[in-house]
Amino acid sequence: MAAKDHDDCELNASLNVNSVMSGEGGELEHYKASVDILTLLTQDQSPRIMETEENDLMLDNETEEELEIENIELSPGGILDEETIGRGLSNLGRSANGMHQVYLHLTVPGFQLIDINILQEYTHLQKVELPHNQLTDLSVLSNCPHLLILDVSHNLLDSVLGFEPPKNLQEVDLSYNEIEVMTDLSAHHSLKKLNLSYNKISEIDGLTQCRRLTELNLSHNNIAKIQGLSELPIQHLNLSHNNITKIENIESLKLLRVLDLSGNKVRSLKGLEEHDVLESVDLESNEVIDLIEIKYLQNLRMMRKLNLQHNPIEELPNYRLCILFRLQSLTELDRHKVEVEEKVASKNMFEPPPEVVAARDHAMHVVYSFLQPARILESTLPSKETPYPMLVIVGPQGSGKKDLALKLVEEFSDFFGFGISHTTRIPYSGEVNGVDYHFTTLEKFENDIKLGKFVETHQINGAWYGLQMESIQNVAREGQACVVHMELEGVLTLKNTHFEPRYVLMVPMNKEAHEKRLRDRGIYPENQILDTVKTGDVYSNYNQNHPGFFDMMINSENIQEAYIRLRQLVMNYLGISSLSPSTEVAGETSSRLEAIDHFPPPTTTSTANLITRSWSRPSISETQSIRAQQSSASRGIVEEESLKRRQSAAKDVVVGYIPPLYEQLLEKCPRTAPQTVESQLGLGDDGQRACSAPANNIPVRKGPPRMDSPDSSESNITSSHLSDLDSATDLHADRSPYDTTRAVEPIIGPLDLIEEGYRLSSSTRLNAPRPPSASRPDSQSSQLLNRPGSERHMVLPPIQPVN
Ligand SMILES: Nc1ncnc2c1ncn2[C@@H]1O[C@H](COP(=O)(O)OP(=O)(O)OP(=O)(O)O)[C@@H](O)[C@H]1O
Repeated sequence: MAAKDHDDCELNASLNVNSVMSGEGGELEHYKASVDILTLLTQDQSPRIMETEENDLMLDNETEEELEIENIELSPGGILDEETIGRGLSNLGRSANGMHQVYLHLTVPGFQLIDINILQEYTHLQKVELPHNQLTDLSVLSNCPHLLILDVSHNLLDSVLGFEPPKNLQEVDLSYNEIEVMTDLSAHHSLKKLNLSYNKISEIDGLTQCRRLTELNLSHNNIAKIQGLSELPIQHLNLSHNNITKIENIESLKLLRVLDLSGNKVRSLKGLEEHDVLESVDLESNEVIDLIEIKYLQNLRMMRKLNLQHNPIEELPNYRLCILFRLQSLTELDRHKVEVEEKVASKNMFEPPPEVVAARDHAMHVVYSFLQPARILESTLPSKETPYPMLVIVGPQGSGKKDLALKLVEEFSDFFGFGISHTTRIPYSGEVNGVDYHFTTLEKFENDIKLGKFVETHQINGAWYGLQMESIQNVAREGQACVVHMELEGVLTLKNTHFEPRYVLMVPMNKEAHEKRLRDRGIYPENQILDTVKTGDVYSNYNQNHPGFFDMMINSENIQEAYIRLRQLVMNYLGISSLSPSTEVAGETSSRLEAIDHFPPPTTTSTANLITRSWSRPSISETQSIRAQQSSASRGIVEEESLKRRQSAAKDVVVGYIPPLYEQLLEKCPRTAPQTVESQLGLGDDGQRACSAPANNIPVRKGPPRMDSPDSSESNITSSHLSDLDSATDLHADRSPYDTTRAVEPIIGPLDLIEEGYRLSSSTRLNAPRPPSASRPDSQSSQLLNRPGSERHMVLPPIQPVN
């Protein structure tokens, strides 16, 4: 260790000698004086102890000398002397003219200096650091033409750079001084960084000619107004801890990247909006109160850091998520790193994508329906091979969906029934409760949600819309396919359910026509009309970005033509090819579909054609099954795969497993179901029901549907045990005021069933699970025929897209 120190000492000494040799005239002596001092400074200053036996615990002679030197008073009386300079010199390098080796840096902190005139001889200095002294005058620095960096912080200076400017002075630290007034710094045109923090400045001045100033620190002063900075290339501006109330006069600071205004009295962020490269804004401890202020930062794409800690705005609910939602580019907010999860949460909170809305909607309805007594709805029971046929007409408000749907149902009444949605909006003129919608109150609507009645709900322009399972069931019981209309969000929810409808997208491609249609109705406010017209694009884009999501798209710009296309589609779907629609229907529609919202009664031509079609033909013919395959091929790959997965999952659950508890339980309680009551009353086919087969058995009823029992699933076919359970538990569910269709059924409480189930569960029979396929015939045809009401109408095949 000692040896190394000696080596270092020699090295430093030789360097100093070199510098002395190369010094100029008067500097020679100064450098000479500095040799020993500097050499010693580099050594370990602690007294060293010799470790030899003879000189045990003796102080090294060398150390004594060092201590002696240490006792020399440096810069007595605050006058900078050579010895002090010698200690503070560093960074040997070439002089500005490249001719000499000289020390370029001088650092003399904390010597109570008041006089530094000796520096006039040190003309080579490029960096002078004299912090923590008592300097009041810097005029001597006029003799340092090569000065680049000056640190005179923590002194008693009362003026800014009061000396002849070295032409290259770039960085000046004048913080912690007594400066009250900023003088003209136009001579310091090379100035890049100026620190004037912790002074007594009340007005920004004298900087207009500092055309290279990139960093300005004026924090902890008395500045009340931002000014005098126009057109400067400032990138970092620190005005923290002043009395600033307004962000102003900085529009021209186009290069501003970092702005610190913490500790001021700023209320509004107005004034920041035009700083395209602004990355960081610190507004901690200000008076920002309103979230709306964030709009001034919203277009700043480079914004990465924002600090609004200790502002009233912080108290607002969801403050952080709200800011993150509006400023998606932030990586740090209030000194905390922004996590990806937070960004997603903010998006989902304030602008959830339709998929998220739909997923929430679906989850809500599933949970609420689970809370109700178990119900299995036979008419629309999910089945892999023959999903309950539904047609959903999708599109923005005012695209004529409802009228098209009603017209379709009217014309093809043998095939389709209208799934009537519920809504909390008031009826428009001409609308009939229970025909166009079930008009209901918000309270009732919410109550129905809690009772798990809805399949999907969606809020549009302040009104709620929703489709209840009962509405679909009402159609399904008639053996008809269900036609409904809804917006995209409703579709997304429906896609989460077991239903597999066909979706026809209706979009008025001509915006003017759409707008005119909405205007002509005379019921929508202006802003709603404009918003609705815009949503047309949302639908078109969604269709483009999600190939296969909709089965077909129809331009509903001209409602008559749209109906012709829809009609054609449906006829193809139903296999009614004999009708030549193009001429006939075009002729009809031109006269009868003049007004978009007013369809005349159906013509006899088309109805006659439908009536005379053969019902005995198999519901899925060979050609149709080919079409079905083509249809599935027309789906997008992703959707097809997703469908397969869902189908297989549903099959695993539904086909492969029927809880033995229910099986046993229901076998024990056959007489609780409405069918049994009917048979007791002599209304049903008792013999068939006694051996009540599972849901997929072939129906036995041959006659027409009974008018006194609207639920044809109950009266027309042999019901399964599952439907018995449904009916029994359903008795305790809150009835919809619109539900006038259900027959009075004997009451048996779910508790009775459960008790019976427990009793039976001790039986060994429960241990034998039912073979997965036992109850479900493999034959596709038998399943197709087994839909409720399907002995009257064949179950409809999948819709084929029309080209
Ligand atoms: N159950 C539902 N779920 C989601 N959206 C629905 C539902 N029922 C109706 N809607 C949709 O709500 C929107 C507003 O309904 P409204 O009856 O005011 O429409 P409209 O102006 O008549 O539209 P259109 O002319 O397309 O039928 C329509 O786009 C309609 O399709």
